[in-house]
Amino acid sequence: MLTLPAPAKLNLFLHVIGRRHDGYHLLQTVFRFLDFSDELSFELRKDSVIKLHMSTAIIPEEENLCVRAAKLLQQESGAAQGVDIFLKKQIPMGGGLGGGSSDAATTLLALNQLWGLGWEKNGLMKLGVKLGADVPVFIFGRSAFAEGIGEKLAPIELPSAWYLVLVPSVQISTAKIFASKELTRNTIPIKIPHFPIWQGHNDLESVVCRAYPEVANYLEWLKQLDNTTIVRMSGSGSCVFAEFATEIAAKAAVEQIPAGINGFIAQGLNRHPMCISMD
Ligand SMILES: C[C@@](CO)(OP(=O)(O)O)[C@H](O)COP(=O)(O)OP(=O)(O)OC[C@H]1O[C@@H](n2ccc(N)nc2=O)[C@H](O)[C@@H]1O
Ligand SMILES: Nc1ncnc2c1ncn2[C@@H]1O[C@H](COP(=O)(O)OP(=O)(O)O)[C@@H](O)[C@H]1O
Repeated sequence: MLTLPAPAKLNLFLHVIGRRHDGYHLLQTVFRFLDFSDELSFELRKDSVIKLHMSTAIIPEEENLCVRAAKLLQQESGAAQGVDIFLKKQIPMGGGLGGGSSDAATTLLALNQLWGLGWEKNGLMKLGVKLGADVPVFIFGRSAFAEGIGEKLAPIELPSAWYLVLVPSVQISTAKIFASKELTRNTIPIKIPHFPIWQGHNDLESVVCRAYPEVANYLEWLKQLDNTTIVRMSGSGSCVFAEFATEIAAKAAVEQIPAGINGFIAQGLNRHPMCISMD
């Protein structure tokens, strides 16, 4: 049995700078991993079946991104073996924290090893983007500045930071937010090496806040905290976060969360937790 983490990510900013002919949006974003993860275990099977095991079935098995990733890799590589996948979810779904994409990436990395395929990272990333625009960065394995639809990646080293993440009670469809008529799609492109992250913004934030007042209220609450360096929504929401330079400041903030609001603190990582075995 091989047990591996699938970490959450934050988009420290997310600028929409244009749109492709197929409707996908051109982005500029910074991805950062968190030490807050789902857990996946993999056990080889004697037959070619791919089977998912979860304590509570959140979505139909064949739609789960782990199963879709395993089937796609099996099909593209011609692997004859199957696998039992055991998934423990911790990352909120539809929260803009990339949990489904991270589960898919961990599945591709694990099966490349277990099935003895020997694919290079680049090949896995190209396969990954067919499952979702967010999948490649989890295979890339480093904090990154991303362009294109999120798949053109350049590594960056970010200063150490802790994050208070608030989890509104709504799940948000990424496709619906990108389809909004109100979305600003013409933010002026920036040159990342010289761009201070705190000056960035998330173009999806105002669209989400209008449709989901709970997200707007959570952001307002974070903005009144002391010692924050950034307060923003991640991806297409619903989660919002505040960045702190020290763990002490993040812990002081988490203690102030009003009853009934769900949140957690996590440390920002510059490397995917599987990175040591991936490089
Ligand atoms: C917004 C972001 C920011 O990191 O994260 P999430 O909020 O989903 O975590 C990503 O771009 C989401 O990536 P991912 O969740 O993998 O999206 P996909 O499954 O590829 O796309 C879902 C839908 O969103 C739209 N989409 C996605 C990415 C993109 N660059 N432009 C788009 O227009 C498309 O309509 C697509 O059909
Ligand atoms: N393993 C998975 N974990 C979470 N969501 C999944 C998974 N497989 C498929 N999905 C689908 O993908 C959608 C987006 O998932 P998720 O990655 O959690 O959110 P986001 O794209 O907002 O970061 C979910 O609403 C769900 O329908």
